[in-house]
Amino acid sequence: MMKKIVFLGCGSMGEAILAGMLAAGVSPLSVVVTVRRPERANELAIRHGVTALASNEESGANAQAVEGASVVILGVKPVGITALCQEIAGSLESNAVVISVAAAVSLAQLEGALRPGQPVVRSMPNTPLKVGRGVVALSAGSSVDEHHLASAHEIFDGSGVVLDIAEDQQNAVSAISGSGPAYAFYLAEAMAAAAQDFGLSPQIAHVLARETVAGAGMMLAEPGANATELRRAVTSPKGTTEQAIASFDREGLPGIIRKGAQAAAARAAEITKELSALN
Ligand SMILES: NC(=O)C1=CN([C@@H]2O[C@H](COP(=O)(O)OP(=O)(O)OC[C@H]3O[C@@H](n4cnc5c(N)ncnc54)[C@H](OP(=O)(O)O)[C@@H]3O)[C@@H](O)[C@H]2O)C=CC1
Ligand SMILES: O=C(O)[C@@H]1CCC=N1
Repeated sequence: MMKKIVFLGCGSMGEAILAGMLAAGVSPLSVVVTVRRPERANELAIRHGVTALASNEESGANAQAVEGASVVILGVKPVGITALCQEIAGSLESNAVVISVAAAVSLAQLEGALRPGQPVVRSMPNTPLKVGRGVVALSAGSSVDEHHLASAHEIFDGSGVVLDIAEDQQNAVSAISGSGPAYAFYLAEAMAAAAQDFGLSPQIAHVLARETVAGAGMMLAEPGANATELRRAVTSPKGTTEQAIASFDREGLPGIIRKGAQAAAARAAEITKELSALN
């Protein structure tokens, strides 16, 4: 029998996981998705062939959706997680694995809002799971056995690299790979702006930046690739790239990136505290 997989909340992150999982061969017939807006539910049903329901507090659709599920993925914003857990707690199979993708929501907060003994996994995925090049870090809760953890791995295995990490490393992972796709897109935006400064048209600037960042990403994705070696291969001695890299170093770009990642991790710690104060 097919395992029932449920997504509660399916926006940017949930849909990336869903698309990656379906592309890796999971049947859409085994998947039920809930979201808030009926038009979003229709969109997901049409695009992916899954059962998609609109759920609000009164509808009970989240609780109904998790009945008989083996794996339940919580894909809502951090602030909505506790209420969602409370909404579904009584309807979950005792053996169902609940996977949260929410940044900054701790295993203790998740376990505290579900029934005692419910297997819970805290995860930090990223949106490139959508194209089979994601990375996700998992931290198992206190009631997770090897079978539960294997079920969590199975969700992501076909669409990226799956790592098991200690929970106290989750905020760091979030600041690097969780938010990281945005850093790469930001680089592409900045390159396009630089191209326009040279007088290139917005269209040409966009193509140059997009294809360069995407192509560089594909090279980096090749087996055995190393960022430093790939950079050096572009940087001819006494050539042009060398001047750009020297300027980046002088301006402190590595430090700027480090500070940005630290700000992201600090925000995660702050959200954890805000959520504790709320509950
Ligand atoms: N975006 C990213 O790159 C990453 C996000 N995350 C985490 O993923 C989570 C979701 O973020 P993201 O996808 O960006 O956010 P989105 O706002 O894009 O998605 C949230 C989804 O939750 C739905 N929703 C809200 N409340 C409920 C509810 N009570 N029942 C069912 N569905 C509900 C929304 O429905 P509707 O569409 O109808 O509004 C929407 O589909 C966050 O906790 C975030 O920390 C983690 C790693 C990376
Ligand atoms: O910005 C956020 O809070 C989420 C978590 C990591 C990526 N997006």
